[in-house]
Amino acid sequence: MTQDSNLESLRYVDGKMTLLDQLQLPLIVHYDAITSVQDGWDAIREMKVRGAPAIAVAAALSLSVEILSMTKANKFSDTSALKEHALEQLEHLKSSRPTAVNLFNMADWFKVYIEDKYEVLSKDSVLELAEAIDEKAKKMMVDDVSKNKLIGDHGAEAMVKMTQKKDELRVLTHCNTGSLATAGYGTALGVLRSLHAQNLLKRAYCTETRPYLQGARLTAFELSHDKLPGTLIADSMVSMLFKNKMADAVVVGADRIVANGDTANKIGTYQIAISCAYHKIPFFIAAPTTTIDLSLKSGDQIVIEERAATEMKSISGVMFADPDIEVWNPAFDVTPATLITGIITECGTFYKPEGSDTFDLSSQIANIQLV
Ligand SMILES: CSC[C@@H](O)[C@@H](O)C(=O)COP(=O)(O)O
Repeated sequence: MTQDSNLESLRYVDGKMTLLDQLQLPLIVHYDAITSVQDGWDAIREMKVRGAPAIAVAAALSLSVEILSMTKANKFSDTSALKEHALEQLEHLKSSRPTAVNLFNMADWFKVYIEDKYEVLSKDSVLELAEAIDEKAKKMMVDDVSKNKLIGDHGAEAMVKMTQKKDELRVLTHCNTGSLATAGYGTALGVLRSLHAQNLLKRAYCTETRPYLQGARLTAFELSHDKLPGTLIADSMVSMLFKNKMADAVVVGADRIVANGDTANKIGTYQIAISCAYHKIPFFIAAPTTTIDLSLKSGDQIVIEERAATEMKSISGVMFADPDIEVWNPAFDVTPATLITGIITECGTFYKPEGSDTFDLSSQIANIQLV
């Protein structure tokens, strides 16, 4: 990759898929070939690809790759065999990581799509069903980028309005929500890109995001790569940044937003939101509507992934903590709606109804199709 090229978390051309191995960034830029659903599942579980929207798109494309190659090798006797295999594999993909709902929404929605297509095709239209799956997976990739651009613009507008600042903004973000966490452009980082494009971004602060360092390894890399004015800080410096009046607003991404607006995002988000409330700094969530889970009423119901101790005690394979010490390593936390100023989506920015501590997303997005 050259400094001029776009950062791409995944590539998909003519049924061939490659994934940028984010474990090796920023030192090594290497794309792995993904030739099956199991390759996709492994890459998601190992976090070679991560970020809620990127996980969903990678899973959909890995299904398409597998279905196309099995179809070409005459592995399906008829459309029913193809359909059964695809439905099973979608269920399998859901077991790769538990918290980001985009993966589950994609899989459930894809199942309905496949059933519908199957109903209208004749039994021997195996290639047609495979191609329909391929088209839809590609569309998900393209749609993700378009949604992110809309999120960016809505977010920039909301921030300018909320901060009432006439000049450029200094904005903090957490984890990585950029091109690397999506099919392109990014969500919260997309808001920063949009501010920058309008000459409204004075500085983007990114946290290191311990323990997995998505901020230091990935966001800092994206900011430098795309020449946005960026400053890296340790997670423990956030409150000091606010106290020193060095930030005007915060925008972060999300892995699951439930009906009342409670939001699961990268571990450490909750403490940033608490500090924002104390320092009276607007705290925004930016995510596509595919990150919304209306089936859950409150954040207490969200399953929080816990990851291996080694991910906390070592960096690039080098141990820096006592090997015998016990570790608690939740990958996400839940920020209660009460601490959230607004939820920025491709459909606009949602705020809490007047006098309410929580959002009412079920009615606020009643007319929006969530995929
Ligand atoms: C646009 S990405 C939004 C979230 O997925 C992001 O903030 C995050 O928490 C990523 O977690 P990760 O564990 O790296 O997959």
